[in-house]
Amino acid sequence: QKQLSEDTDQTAKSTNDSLFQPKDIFQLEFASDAQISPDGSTIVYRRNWFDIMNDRSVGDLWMINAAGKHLPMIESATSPRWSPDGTRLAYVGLDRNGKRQLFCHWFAEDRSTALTHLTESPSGITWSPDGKQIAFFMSVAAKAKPFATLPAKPKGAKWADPPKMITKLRYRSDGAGFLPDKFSHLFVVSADGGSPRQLTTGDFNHNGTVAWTSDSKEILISANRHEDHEYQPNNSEIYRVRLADRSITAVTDRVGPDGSPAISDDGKTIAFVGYDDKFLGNQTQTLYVMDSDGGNKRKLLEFDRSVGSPKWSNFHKGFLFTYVDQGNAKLAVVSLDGEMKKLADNLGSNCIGRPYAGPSSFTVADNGAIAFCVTTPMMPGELARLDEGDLQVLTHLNNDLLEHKVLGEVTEQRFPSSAGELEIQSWIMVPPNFDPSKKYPLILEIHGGPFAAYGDVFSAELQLMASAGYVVLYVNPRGSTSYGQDFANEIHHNYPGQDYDDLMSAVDTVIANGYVDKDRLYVTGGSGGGVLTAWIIGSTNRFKAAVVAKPVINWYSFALTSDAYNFFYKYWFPGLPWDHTEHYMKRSPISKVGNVETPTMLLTGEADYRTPISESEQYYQALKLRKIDAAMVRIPGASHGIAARPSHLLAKVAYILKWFATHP
Ligand SMILES: CSCC[C@H](NC=O)C(=O)N[C@@H](CC(C)C)C(=O)N[C@@H](Cc1ccccc1)C(=O)O
Repeated sequence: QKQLSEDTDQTAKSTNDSLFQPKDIFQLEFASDAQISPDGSTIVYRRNWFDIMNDRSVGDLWMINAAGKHLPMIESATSPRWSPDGTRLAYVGLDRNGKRQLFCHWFAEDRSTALTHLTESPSGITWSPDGKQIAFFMSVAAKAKPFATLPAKPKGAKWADPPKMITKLRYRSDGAGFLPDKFSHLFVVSADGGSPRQLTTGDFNHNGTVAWTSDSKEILISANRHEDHEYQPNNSEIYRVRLADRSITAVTDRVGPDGSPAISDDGKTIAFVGYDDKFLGNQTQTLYVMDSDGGNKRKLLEFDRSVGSPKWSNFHKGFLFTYVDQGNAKLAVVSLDGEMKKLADNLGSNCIGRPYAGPSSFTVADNGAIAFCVTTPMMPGELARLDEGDLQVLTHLNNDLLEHKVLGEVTEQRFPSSAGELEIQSWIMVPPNFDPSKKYPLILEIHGGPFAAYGDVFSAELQLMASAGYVVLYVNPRGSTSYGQDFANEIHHNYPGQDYDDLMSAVDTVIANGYVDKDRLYVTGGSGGGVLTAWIIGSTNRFKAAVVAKPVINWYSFALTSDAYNFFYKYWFPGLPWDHTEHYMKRSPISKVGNVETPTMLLTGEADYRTPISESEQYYQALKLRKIDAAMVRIPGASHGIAARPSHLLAKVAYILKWFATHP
């Protein structure tokens, strides 16, 4: 036990340089936003790294040129986008005042300049097919509506900040904080620079994919412009915006989300993703097509996985798209007669954090070559290129670090759950230099969502736990995505429920492998995983200690304090909390706090508006009233993305490991 306590003290200086250690987080890099030139010769991508002085993820644009040379391009830039003729690259960079602007680089002349002088950052930048204009989204302040008139303060007086009055439904958002009175609108600007022209108006947000028609005269976007849009958070439509007169026409009208428009090269077919809303916890996002006039809407694919980012390719004679299947993100193509072919596995650009599965973006050249990012449990996101079935990983951004480290190896294990007939997928990460004849302590690490999936991706957090000598078990219990809609909705109006049994079966399965010390079991999880961790310690005493990160403890209070309170009561519960009090309380970990004996640490960002810290405070105070060994760790300034800053990630893992080490 003493040995374990020393090994797991991540604040102590390790003498073993071959192990992945907290300070190594700052040395990690990952690739994202792979953009292949129209002729397929060159790929520009974002090379992300961690700035130890400012404690942030930052990134620069790099390229692999036609000769295969890896070259730096532009510092501190994002969103590179090739012009249709491949002569220019638009991107978002910093102007002389440090403000984000739309820039353009002319390759032949080797010149770059800002095309705009905006007051807010542009996003969603997309070239018109004729290369003459660039569309983008930008926030615009709504008309100010002063409520009470106050006397002017004397010049130079230091008065308190005035009161803030809130009347809108969605008034704060996790990560963004209290929302200013602004709405995101669509603009176009000449590719030679000049004054941007605002195309959309009204108190609605417009964002997502921009799809130009081939004549460069119209743009398709998605938005929720319904009268009471805030009360229908999932009801977006696709709109056609005509540049000539700025007219906006809806081309979809069903109840449910419609988005990600993409147009075939001949302009005859529009693809989009969405579903008819059945108000379930999770619904498969399906690929649809319609004729260019919005008629003849039909499903292109009968496929029980959520489809993302459709893009037409003449070479591939169909729409390319991404999806996640059983924890692995894939790229595929579907022809206009609905024939689907998988093209690639392991998409992702994960790096630090937990092993959530999700595709990276991708782009396709005229000659069919495709650029994207790939990841595995042993490799953070790297740039890759696919040419007619031949996959090449083009960057090795982490070899300089990881070739000198022994990482925790990962194997997959599937097992039957003790509840019902379901087979469950899990991953087991063993400590570096693992010896199966020994017995190791176990950490069960539980994902959130709950409609999300862990998968075959790199996770710095779990590697740090393995380096500290733990076997780490991570599972996709029922409710997880990437196994189909029915599997996800096993927990519809029933969360937590039998997902608890799946997790306990996972622990029993790994114990049966023979190398886990069943008297040294630990459990942790964040958000939805924090809910399940609190549920577990209210149901069993088999864990030596628990860390409940950013949980929901009481669904009643959560439903009325979370930023997305217009969503949860409708999709996760049978109705409003005061009409269904019994249901809300029955599924709340607070209802089981009277059973808890497990030493428990809470760990939450003080600026978390998704699962507000008041949830953690309720649980901490209840545990204290019961005289249970408990601690509350509050992370100043952190939102729900509790490990977004590298030092927060280090602190999170260090506190978890120290709590476990002090409860042998
Ligand atoms: C705006 S509604 C979607 C909420 C989202 N759930 C998706 O299924 C979410 O924020 N979930 C939280 C827990 C919930 C508030 C009880 C969560 O578990 N967050 C995860 C990250 C995550 C976020 C969104 C989608 C998938 C995973 C976490 O912080 O680990």
